Amino acid sequence: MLSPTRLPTPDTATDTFVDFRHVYLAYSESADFAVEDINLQTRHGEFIAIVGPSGCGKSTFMKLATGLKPPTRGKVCVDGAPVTGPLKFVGMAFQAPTLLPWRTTLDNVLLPLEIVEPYRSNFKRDKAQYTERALALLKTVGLDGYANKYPWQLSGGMQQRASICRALIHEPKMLLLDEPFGALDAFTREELWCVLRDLWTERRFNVILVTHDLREAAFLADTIYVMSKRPGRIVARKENPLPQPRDLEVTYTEPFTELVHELREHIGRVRST
Ligand SMILES: Nc1ncnc2c1ncn2[C@@H]1O[C@H](COP(=O)(O)OP(=O)(O)OP(=O)(O)O)[C@@H](O)[C@H]1O
Repeated sequence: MLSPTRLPTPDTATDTFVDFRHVYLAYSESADFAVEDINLQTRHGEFIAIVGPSGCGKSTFMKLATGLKPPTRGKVCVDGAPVTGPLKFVGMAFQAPTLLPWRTTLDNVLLPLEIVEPYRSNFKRDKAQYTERALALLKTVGLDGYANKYPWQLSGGMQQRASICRALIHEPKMLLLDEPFGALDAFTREELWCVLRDLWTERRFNVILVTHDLREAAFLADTIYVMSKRPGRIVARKENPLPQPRDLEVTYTEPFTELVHELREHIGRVRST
């Protein structure tokens, strides 16, 4: 059974990476809370997934975790410090890859380094080193040989691979993924699950994945949080019992199917209330 929401106790105080304490957010003074009393702690290097019905506040949670929105009440800390504005050590990828059509794949991947300090100031000086890093990342996600192609010369799945490289080029401590594979066909999606699994296994950045796909959450995440309808609350926290790293074969096993069923039942309950 899914355990009801509670404050999980991290192994040690310093092991906590993302720390939400009684967090509420209303988008305006007159609006109701979009999310309410969010309590959540992640460990360093943990991969979490957030699932819930449409409009429950998953993207709002992301905005709070990255400092794009301050909480109306409560406290958000990341990596031991209160979040007081947009965090620099974050990489993001969304459902639409949003690559710039006039830039090559390589130049799209390099873009954050041209914008974000401290890379920006040294971009010209260090461009060769950054290019090497970008090419190595592109190779890792299977885009070897596509660096000089334009986005319109790539398939949807290839564009999303490039978008993940762009999110990781500045070696962020935290990767936020908002429905990153939602627009892809089932085969490509599963391929990209494996790409993400390999990158995370190698680099162990912190991941927050927002998804409607319960199989995706069950395949990738260490811990899965279920949110209720608006106002969004965390109504369940499920530690994934399946050992990491996982192969696609695991998706055909009973423990995986049981986990997905548990999550589905819970989503069914929050949708019907
Ligand atoms: N900028 C905004 N101004 C006012 N209300 C907003 C804003 N952004 C989101 N909301 C409201 O906050 C609530 C939560 O929205 P949010 O986008 O976080 O949900 P979500 O779970 O990510 O939705 P979906 O699954 O459909 O993407 C919704 O009721 C939405 O209408």
